[in-house]
Formats: sequence, structure tokens, C-alpha cells
Amino acid sequence: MQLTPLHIKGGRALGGEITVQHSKNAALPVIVATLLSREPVTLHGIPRLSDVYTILDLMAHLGTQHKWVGDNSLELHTPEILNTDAPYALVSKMRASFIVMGAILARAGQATVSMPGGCAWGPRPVDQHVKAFRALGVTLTEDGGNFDARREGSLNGHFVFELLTVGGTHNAILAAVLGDGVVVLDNASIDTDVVDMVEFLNSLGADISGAGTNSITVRGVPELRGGSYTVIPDRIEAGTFMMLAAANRCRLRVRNVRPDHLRAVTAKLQEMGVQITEDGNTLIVDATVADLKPVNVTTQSYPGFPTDLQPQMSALLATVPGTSVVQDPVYPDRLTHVAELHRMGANITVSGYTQVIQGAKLHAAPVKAADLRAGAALFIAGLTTEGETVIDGVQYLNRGYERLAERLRGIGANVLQHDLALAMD
Ligand SMILES: CC(=O)N[C@H]1[C@@H](OP(=O)(O)OP(=O)(O)OC[C@H]2O[C@@H](n3ccc(=O)[nH]c3=O)[C@H](O)[C@@H]2O)O[C@H](CO)[C@@H](O)[C@@H]1O
Ligand SMILES: C=C(OP(=O)(O)O)C(=O)O
Repeated sequence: MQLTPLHIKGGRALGGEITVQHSKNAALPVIVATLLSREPVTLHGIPRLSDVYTILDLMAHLGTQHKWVGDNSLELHTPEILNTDAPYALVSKMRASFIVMGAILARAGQATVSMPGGCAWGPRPVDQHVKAFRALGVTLTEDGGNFDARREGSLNGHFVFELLTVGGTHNAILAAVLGDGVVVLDNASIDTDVVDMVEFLNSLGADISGAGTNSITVRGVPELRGGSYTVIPDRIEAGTFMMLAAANRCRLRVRNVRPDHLRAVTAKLQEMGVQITEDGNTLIVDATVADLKPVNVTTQSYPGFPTDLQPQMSALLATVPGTSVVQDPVYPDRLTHVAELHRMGANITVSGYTQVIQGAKLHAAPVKAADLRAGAALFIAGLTTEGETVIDGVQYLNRGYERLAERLRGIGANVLQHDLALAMD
């Protein structure tokens, strides 16, 4: 579908309040995890995003029936697995879909899943997923761009991840939930999205302990029941809006947040001079009280500063006088925002995964998002400038931000876009 670019007339005073959607990166694995139950499941807090529509297409192929009940609630039911393959046409659209391997394997004993391939900014290997499966007793072969996974009986054993991987931890847990084995995963991810999927699975009768620590134990159970669950708020979207407020030197109430999920982000913005106050599940972000200072930022796994906010932070720092250094060792190639920010007058020098950013006054320009968070960096930058910034590549923004133009208009922005949720309804 050809989408109209996002048109932003920046430089207007922004303020008021904005409500954060529920988490894309938590919702996707929770949706996939419903494959483990034969019973109907109702999920609340599912954002209307193209990634959600993509995973639902893949799940329809596997045998899941779904129905939206209200704006952000979804009923899912997989009485039988009808196909055990996840074809390239569906998996290649979205890397997160690779975790269907664990779920199909658990439910059907065999899964053929296309290799996810690279993404917009560089390689994203799945070697840890593969090593975990093999260590836990799965026979896994590669053929013609597909992984074929088979298990005889239940998964059993102990695997130590060589690095922290969110998706690898999801995949291994999903594969181990059904059966009568015991699986211990060490050096597991402690990411909020792993904890959310585990809480959901346990609410259906799974026996998983240790989520949120580096050692997770999954004891197989014969089956899961149905149920309902609400996905956590989106900490990446919340962080995006916090940086937007800082870049605009305005005061914004950011609603529907888990402040405890945002400690590293809050601390870095406070170090810059942004005042942040907690009011229950609202953060009041005030960038009007002091001149902002440059800072140095390095991405890490949760609870460190997230790579998914690195481009947005870079856009913010591009507006702050002085020298900031941003490093993204998690994804060293995640730099597609840089050339586009240069078009808007940003002064960023790149060496390896290090950006040296000299703050400057940005100006409007036609730009193109090449991936989701690069797109977010561009709308943050565009909102700070006088004149009209036209952002192409809106399909990437629709992967991660629900009804973006409408919500930005709600805080005073002059933004035009054909929002996805409206287009799909
Ligand atoms: C849909 C979703 O939730 N995506 C998030 C998830 O992606 P995803 O789960 O794909 O990211 P991982 O946590 O697996 O990746 C973390 C690091 O481990 C490396 N790695 C990962 C797996 C593997 O088998 N081998 C390997 O070397 C990656 O290259 C990266 O450097 O976590 C990333 C890191 O927080 C976020 O940027 C993504 O937004
Ligand atoms: C990179 C992201 O998602 P994915 O892992 O699906 O590419 C993201 O949410 O920023």
C-alpha cells in the first residue's frame, strides 16, 4: 500500500498530555504465546500496528482465529494447529515472527520456519535461538532458507545463553512450556517483554519461575487453559514522547507508563536538565526549567538504556548545544537516521557504532525513514523546526506507533498523515 508521507509543520509550542499505547514488543510474543492453548484467550492492550496485523496473518496460516473486540482487545483461538510451517513471505516481513518456532514446536512437535534474514539496519543473527533449541534436545536442520525443527518428547536440559537475547529467551521458553521436561535457561534476558510473556503464560497454567532474573526454569505442563490478559505499557513509545518533549523544550504529561521500566531513560534525561516527576502511571516531563546539557549515552540490554531509543536520543541531542557521544554496541549498524538528520542540519560524525553529536539549530527538509525508530527520530527532529518536514517511509512508523498523527495533534502539533488504524477499520 502506498502511504502518504507524514507532513509536519514544526516550531509550534507543544504541551498537554499524551497517552502511551500498550507495548508492541510485549504484545507480539504474548499473541504468539496464545498458540500454546487450545482454549480461547482474550488479550487487552493490543496496539493497532502493522506488526500486529502481520503476526495475525501468520497465525491465521497456523490455524488461529481472531476477532477484534473493541479498539485494542483481541480474541484469539487456536483449537488445532493447521500448518506447522511459517513461510518466507510472512516471516520476512517481521523478524519477531521467528519466535513462532518455539510455539509451533511445543504444540505440534515439528516446525519449519523461514530464516528471518537481515533487517533495515544490518544483520540480526539467530544463532542463540538455534543453540538453545539443540541444547534442549531439538533436532534442527537448515535447508533452502528454512529451519526445520523436530522434537521427540519433551524438551529437557540446561542452556547458558552466550549473550542476552530477548527473542532467544522468548523462543526457548515457548518451546519448553508443554510436556513433562524441565528446562533451565541461564544468562537469560531480564527484559520487561520476557517477564510479560511469562506472566501471561503462567496465568494460563504454565509453570515458569525466575522471569526477571538471569535464570529461568520452565517445568512442562500437559496443557494450558484459556484466559485473559492485559499487555504492559510501551516503554519505548513512552521514551519517544519524553524525548519529543525534551527536544521541544516543553512540558508534557506522558500517561500510561510504568516508571519502573524507564529508569535508565529518566536518569539520562534528568542528567541533561529535564525535570521528570512521577504521578502514579503518569510522568510529567518538563524541559522548560533549565537549558539542556549534552550527555554521553551507551545502549545496553534492559535495564540499561535501550537501543530502541538510540535514534530518538540522537535526534534530541542534535538540538542540544555542546558535544554529546552516543554509542550503540547492541546494534552497531543502527544508524540510518544519521544521513537523514544531516539533511535537517544536524552535525553528527560517525565512527563505528559511535556518534559524536554537536548540537545545532535544525531546519525542515524532506527526509525518509528507513526503519521504525529512525522514523521516530525524524518526527522528533521535524517537530522542533520551523517550516515543513515531509517524512517518507511512513510504513515503518506504522509498525510501532498507533494513530501517531492524531495523538501528536492532541499535543498541539501540526501533523498530517493517513493513520493506519483508520485505514484498517
Ligand atoms: C520485536 C522485539 O521485541 N524486538 C526487540 C528485540 O529484538 P531481538 O529479540 O531480535 O533482539 P535480541 O535481544 O535478540 O538482540 C540483542 C543482541 O543480541 C544479538 N543476538 C541476538 C540473537 C542471537 O541469536 N544472536 C545474537 O548475536 C543481536 O545481534 C543483538 O546485538 O530486542 C531488541 C534489543 O532490545 C530490540 O531492539 C528489538 O526492538
Ligand atoms: C527494532 C524494533 O523491532 P523489531 O525487532 O521487530 O525490528 C523496534 O521495536 O524498535
